[in-house]
Amino acid sequence: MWELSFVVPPTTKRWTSSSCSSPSTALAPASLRGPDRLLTGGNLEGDARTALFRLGGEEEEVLVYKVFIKSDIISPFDLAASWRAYQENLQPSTVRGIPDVSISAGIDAGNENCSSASLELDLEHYLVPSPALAGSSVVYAANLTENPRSLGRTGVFSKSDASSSGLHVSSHSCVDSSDHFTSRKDFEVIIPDPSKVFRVSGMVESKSVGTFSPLQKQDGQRGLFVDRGVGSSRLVRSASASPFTTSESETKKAMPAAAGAVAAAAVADQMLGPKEDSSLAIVLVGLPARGKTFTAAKLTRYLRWLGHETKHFNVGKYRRLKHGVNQSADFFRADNPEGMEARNEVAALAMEDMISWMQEGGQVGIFDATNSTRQRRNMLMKMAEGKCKIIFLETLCNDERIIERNIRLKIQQSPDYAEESDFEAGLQDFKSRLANYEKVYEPVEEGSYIKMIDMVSGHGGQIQVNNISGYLPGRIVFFLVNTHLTPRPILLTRHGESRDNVRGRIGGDTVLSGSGEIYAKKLANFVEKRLKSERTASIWTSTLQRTIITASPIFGFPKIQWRALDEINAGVCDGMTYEEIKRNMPEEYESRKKDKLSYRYPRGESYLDVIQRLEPVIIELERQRAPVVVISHQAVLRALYAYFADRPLKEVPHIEVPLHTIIEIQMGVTGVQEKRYKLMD
Ligand SMILES: Nc1ncnc2c1ncn2[C@@H]1O[C@H](COP(=O)(O)OP(=O)(O)O)[C@@H](O)[C@H]1O
Ligand SMILES: O=P(O)(O)OC[C@H]1O[C@@](CO)(OP(=O)(O)O)[C@@H](O)[C@@H]1O
Repeated sequence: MWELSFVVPPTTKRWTSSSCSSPSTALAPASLRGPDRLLTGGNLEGDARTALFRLGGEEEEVLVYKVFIKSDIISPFDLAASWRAYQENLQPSTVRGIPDVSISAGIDAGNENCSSASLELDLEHYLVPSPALAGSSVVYAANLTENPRSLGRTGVFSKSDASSSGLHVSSHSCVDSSDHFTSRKDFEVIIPDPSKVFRVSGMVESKSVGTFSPLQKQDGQRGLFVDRGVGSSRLVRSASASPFTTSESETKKAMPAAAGAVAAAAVADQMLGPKEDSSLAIVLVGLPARGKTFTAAKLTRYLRWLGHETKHFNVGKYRRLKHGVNQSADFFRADNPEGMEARNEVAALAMEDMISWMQEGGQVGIFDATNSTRQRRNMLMKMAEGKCKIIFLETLCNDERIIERNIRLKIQQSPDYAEESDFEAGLQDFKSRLANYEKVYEPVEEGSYIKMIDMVSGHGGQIQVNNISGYLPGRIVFFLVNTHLTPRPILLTRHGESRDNVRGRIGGDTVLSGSGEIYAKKLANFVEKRLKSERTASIWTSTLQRTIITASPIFGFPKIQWRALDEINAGVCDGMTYEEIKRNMPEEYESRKKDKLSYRYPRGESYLDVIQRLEPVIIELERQRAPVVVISHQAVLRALYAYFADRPLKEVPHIEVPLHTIIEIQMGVTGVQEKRYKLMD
C-alpha cells in the first residue's frame, strides 16, 4: 500500500470531490510513502493525473505513477493548513484527514462496509460484565452517604448500613493496595520574600463572615498549608529562615490530591491570606422529591474527583438508623412535637458529625435534608458559626409531571418504603408527607444561596445565586448550571490497538496495527447500530492519529478533536517501553510505582494533571443532551471513567480500561449506569 501526498496551492479556487478528479492545478508537489520508502520531490501533473518522481542520478531516473484520486470534500481550512505545513517544512503535509471539527458525509450507499444493510451486529452478544457499576440495579444515593458517627457511639448504628456504603466501588475494586496518596511534586512553591507577604500573629481574620478563628498551631510551625480551594486559616510564615517546607505528616494532612487550577487556587489563597472559612458546608433545601439527594451525590462525586475532600451527610439515613424505616406521614407533621423533636435531633447530630469531620481537615460537607423552614436553617447556621461557611442549595421544581415521576421513583428506591409491599399505599403516604412539608415550607431568602429552579425540565430552567464568592463556590455554580437529567449514553473507548501498543512503547503517535484497524471498522458498525435511533450524536477524539484513525470509518456524525483528550504526556519517557524506563531511569520507574497518581513524568504529566485538564471535558459531557462517543486513551479514559463510576482518586491509575472494549455510561434520571461491550476476542 502506497500513500500519495500532494500540496494544493492556496490559489486553487475550487477543490471538491468532483474537481478532485480533474484538478485545475497544473503542478502540485507530491510525495509518495510506501512500506519501506519515501519519495519526495515529485509533482502531480495536471490532467494526465500522473505523479512523476525524478530521482536524479546519471541516468536521470524518472518514476511515473498513475494516480486515481478519491477524496471527500476538503474544507478551506484543511487546504490552508496543508499549504502552510508544506511551506513551513518543505515536507509533505502531515495534516491528517480530519480538521478540528468535521462533519463526515452521510453513509455512502455504495459502500458495503458502512451500509446498515451489512450490519449483523447483535449488541447484546458483545456484552461483558462491568467491574464497578451494577448494570441493572441502581443503588439509592442516600445509602452511599456517610455513616453516622454520633449514632455509632450510642450503639444505634447497625452493621448492615455500614456495609452498604460505597458498595458499588469497593466490592469490585481492582486496585494495587500499595498506592499512596500524596502529591508533593505539585506543590513546590517558591516565595521570594515571605516575611513581606505574611504577617501572622495568633489569629487570622476570616473576611467573609467577619469572625476570628485561632490558628491550629502557632509557634514553631513551619511551612505552607494548602487549603484545597476554599481558603484556610492554617497558613503561617515559616518560623525558621529556611524556605517553606512541610513535614511529611503535615503534607499528608493538608495537601490536596489535586494539580493545576485546584492547586493554584489553594496556593494563591494561602499567599494572599485566607479570604474564606477553611471549610464549606453546602446545605440542601427543598421539599421531598425535588432531587436534593441526587444533586448532593452528584456534586460530591464531582468535587471528590477534582481532588477536594468532600463528604455527603444524609439526615434521612440518621433518622432511619435512630427511629427505624417505617415512620408514617404523621411523623413529619409540623404540629407533631415528638416528630419535630426527633427530626431536629437527628439533623443536629448529622451537623455535629459534619463539623467534627471538617475540624479534622474535611473541606466540603454536603448536608442533605429538607431544611425547609427558616428555624431549622437558623439552627444550622448557629452550629456552623466560626467553624464553616454555609451555602444553601435549594432545588425547586414547578413541573407537576416531574414531581409525580420523582415521587414514584422515591417509592421504588427509598429505604423508607422498602418494607411497603403495596405501591399505592406507599404513594399515598409519601404524598401526605409531602403535604405536611408544603404547609410550612419557607423558600431560602437568607445568607448565601444557590437556587436551582426547574433545572430538569429541559426548558426555562434557571439558577439564581445570592452572595456567592470564592473559587470553589464559583466552580460549584458553574457545574450545577451545566448539569441536567436528559437520558443519553456516553460511549467511552480507547483507540484501536496502535503499532506502539504492539511494541509496548508508551505515548508516541503511531497509526493502528492490523487488529486496531479491524476494531475501527467494528466500532463504526457498533456506533451506527447503537445510535441509529438517536437524532444526533457527536464523536470526540484526541488529536493523536490513533484515535482519529479509529474514528475515521464512522460516518454521519460530527467529529471533534480535543487536545484535552490526548494521552498522558510521558515527557522524556515518550516512546520508551516500561522495561527501558526501568533499566535507564530506575529512580523514575520506582517513583511512579510508589505513587502513580501524583507521579509526574519529567517534562510530562501526572494523572492528577490529566484530571485537571479533563475538567472542561466533564463539564461538556454533563452539558451535552445528545449521545457522545469519546475515542481516547488509557490514562484519559481511566480519569473520565473514575468520575462517572465515582471511584476514589487513588484508584484512577489502576482502573481497567482494556483495548477494543466500549464502556457505555448511561446518564439518566436515576443516576449513572454502565454496560461494557467487548468487540474483539
Ligand atoms: N433539580 C431537580 N429537580 C427536580 N427533580 C430532580 C432534580 N434533580 C434530580 N431530580 C430527580 O428527582 C428524583 C428524586 O430525587 P431525590 O434526590 O431522591 O429527592 P429528594 O432528596 O429531594 O427527596 C431523582 O431520581 C431525579 O430523577
Ligand atoms: O499510566 P499507564 O498505566 O502507564 O497507562 C498509560 C499508557 O497507556 C498507553 C499504552 O501503554 O496508552 P495508549 O494506549 O493510548 O497508547 C501509553 O501511551 C500511556 O503512557
